[in-house]
Amino acid sequence: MSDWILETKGVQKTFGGVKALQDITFHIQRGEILGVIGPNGAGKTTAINVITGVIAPDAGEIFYESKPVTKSRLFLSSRMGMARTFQHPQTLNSLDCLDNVKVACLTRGMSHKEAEQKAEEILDLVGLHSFLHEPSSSLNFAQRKVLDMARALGTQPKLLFLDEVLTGLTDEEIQDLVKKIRSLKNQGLTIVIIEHLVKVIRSVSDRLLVLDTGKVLMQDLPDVVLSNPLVIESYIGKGGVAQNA
Ligand SMILES: Nc1ncnc2c1ncn2[C@@H]1O[C@H](COP(=O)(O)OP(=O)(O)OP(=O)(O)O)[C@@H](O)[C@H]1O
Repeated sequence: MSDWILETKGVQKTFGGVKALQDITFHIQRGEILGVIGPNGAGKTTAINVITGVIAPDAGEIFYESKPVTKSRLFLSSRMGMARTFQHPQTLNSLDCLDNVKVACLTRGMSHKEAEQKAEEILDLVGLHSFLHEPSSSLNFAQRKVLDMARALGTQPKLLFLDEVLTGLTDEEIQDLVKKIRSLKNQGLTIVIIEHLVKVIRSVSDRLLVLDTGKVLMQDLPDVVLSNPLVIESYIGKGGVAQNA
């Protein structure tokens, strides 16, 4: 089996006059943590949306485990083993945290008892065990993003996309969740993490992919990427994130 779990070739997506993705070609290695960085509007979320079937690309090809999935939809990509979080968490606010994750586990054919056990384990792992029986609506925005991650894990993915799950957490919560993300990788999960916190993404990622104005600027080891003058100019130099570099 290929070392690449996912590959995109020349993917394009335009919204009206905005070229959100211009010619996106990159790969994700099986078992790695790939960090995705780039300025606001670079196309990071659109890339995940296109890969996971939330929206269709205008052109290009996507291969998951060497199979073409370009025209796949969200439920199919989930069935194949991809899971993702959303910048605006997709939690079920009328349910408690346990049931939020249990529902995701049930999509994998577990019995109610198994699903409940698994959901508890996952909530423990992400640090939300004390909210087990709290309605998800009682969580703050950052905690709901972590619950969204727990729901994604409930579907037992092989490839997990995390879209800014650390933003809004305290420093201590970030360190805890980063440890959990590393331990998920050590259990064999492949993880793609979009994050603006450069210090954190540098330390957690095996490789970095840099997007800028809908194009791949580069993909390489974190130290190589973050010392590249083009990356510094296009991303780190653009205000906002410099203090995290
Ligand atoms: N559904 C949409 N309709 C119209 N334009 C969109 C839509 N989704 C994204 N865009 C535009 O596409 C471009 C890329 O957006 P995207 O959200 O992918 O960037 P991003 O790198 O994830 O940014 P951020 O870091 O701010 O989340 C932006 O110009 C955005 O305004």
